[in-house]
Amino acid sequence: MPFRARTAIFRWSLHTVPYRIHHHQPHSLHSSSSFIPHKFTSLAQTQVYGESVETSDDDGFLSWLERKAGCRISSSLSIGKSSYGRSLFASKAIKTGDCILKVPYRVQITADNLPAKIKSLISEEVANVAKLAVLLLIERKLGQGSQWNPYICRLPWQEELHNTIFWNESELEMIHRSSVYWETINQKSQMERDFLAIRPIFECFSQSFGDITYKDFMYACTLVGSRAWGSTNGLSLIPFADFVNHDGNSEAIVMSDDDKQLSEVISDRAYAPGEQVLIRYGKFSNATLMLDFGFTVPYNIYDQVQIQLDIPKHDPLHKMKLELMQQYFVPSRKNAENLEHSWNIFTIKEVKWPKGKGKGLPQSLRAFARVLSCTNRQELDDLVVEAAQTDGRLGRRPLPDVNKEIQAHLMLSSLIGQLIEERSAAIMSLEESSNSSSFCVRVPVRRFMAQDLLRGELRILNSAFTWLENYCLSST
Ligand SMILES: C[S@@+](CC[C@H](N)C(=O)[O-])C[C@H]1O[C@@H](n2cnc3c(N)ncnc32)[C@H](O)[C@@H]1O
Repeated sequence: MPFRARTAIFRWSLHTVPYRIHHHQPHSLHSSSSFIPHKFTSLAQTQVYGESVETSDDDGFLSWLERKAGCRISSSLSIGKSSYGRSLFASKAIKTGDCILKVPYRVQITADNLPAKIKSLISEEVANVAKLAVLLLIERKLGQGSQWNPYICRLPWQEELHNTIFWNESELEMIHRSSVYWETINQKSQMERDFLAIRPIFECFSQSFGDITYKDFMYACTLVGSRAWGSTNGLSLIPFADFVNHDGNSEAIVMSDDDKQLSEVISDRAYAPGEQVLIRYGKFSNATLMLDFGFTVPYNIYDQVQIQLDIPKHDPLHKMKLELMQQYFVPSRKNAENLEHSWNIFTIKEVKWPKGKGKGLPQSLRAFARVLSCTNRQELDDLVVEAAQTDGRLGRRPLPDVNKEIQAHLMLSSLIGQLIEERSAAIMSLEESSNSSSFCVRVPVRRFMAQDLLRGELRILNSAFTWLENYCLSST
């Protein structure tokens, strides 16, 4: 499941672990540390262990898929609805270590299922997500005539999706302080490019498939991004497995076994009958969850913040610093994909031990601040000499002049302080607007997501600020 970028990384890429048993990661285009209680809808509910599970014609889905696969897929799960949409529930007691579902590759949907005449027309440059989206659109158009119809007709409608790509301008304004804002813009541009590459094919087959619009394509890409997994089998939609919802604290993940040609989930805990079964899609921050999956969690241990540092234009050493930064601050490969200036963008995570134990702020960010704080050529030359004499990296050691070292870190805390103020103001304005009523269900949902995102970012910035304060104090 996937799309993504900081101020821009477009993640149509897969996150696959190359073992014999592959951990699937939802092809990324939320969970709290405390378990979130799930609400259930009211249709045909049965009381089981104090929780209510909706039973519906979804029961017929599993038997349809098992007939198609020619084998048992799950004897311990049933489909129902929770506040997270369609969900899987324990239909009997599940023990830790039980295999709760096995979906053979032959009933998974990959771009290989595209009709040959269409596949041959799609350029290699088109992302796999987009190829799979084309397949979904074709199957949807076929309606009852599609061999995948029981699956396709159970996928959520566009109106149910809250991925930021569907947010209007005023909704996006709520998160314009966060890198998700730019990631959303980038994701849209990438999708537009893919649509332009694919449109001529839709036009060729318009008699069979009718008119397919950019909006249809966006919707299909988002479905794929939020529910396909990457493995050696390619990017695959895994019917039934993709009805399971996410808990960032769960240790259960979708894995694939190439020898047995199937994907499976092993339970990481015991479940009583009727309990919703959850897995972890990945170690995703709220930024990723809202961009690629259309939801957030109130407290996300994987949250992070992107910080951009610039060399002031008026700095007399601007040119020399720029050259050094470009030479020494090589962006990670992941960032390099899309960020034009990614050498000056840093990711910070929550600093767990603000008083100094464990990891503090990223070394690369602190090194960058040390370079920025240099006020003459000699200081910069000294850093270059030191890099050559040590591990080749610039500014990794504290500056010999303690005052300069403190100054570099004060500069960082001033920047972070500013980001804290911006986030705090944005959160306050969201809290104020949450008192105004809305006729539309969508708006409060998205406002909650924006609040989760910004509160998580604020928590991280505060931890970084405290760490910097302690560092400066202990250096004096
Ligand atoms: C792989 S699908 C899971 C099945 C989905 N609920 C459905 O109705 O088909 C992923 C989607 O489920 C929803 N979802 C999963 N985990 C969630 C959670 N912890 N909180 C809110 N929504 C969640 C999001 O809409 C997400 O994009």
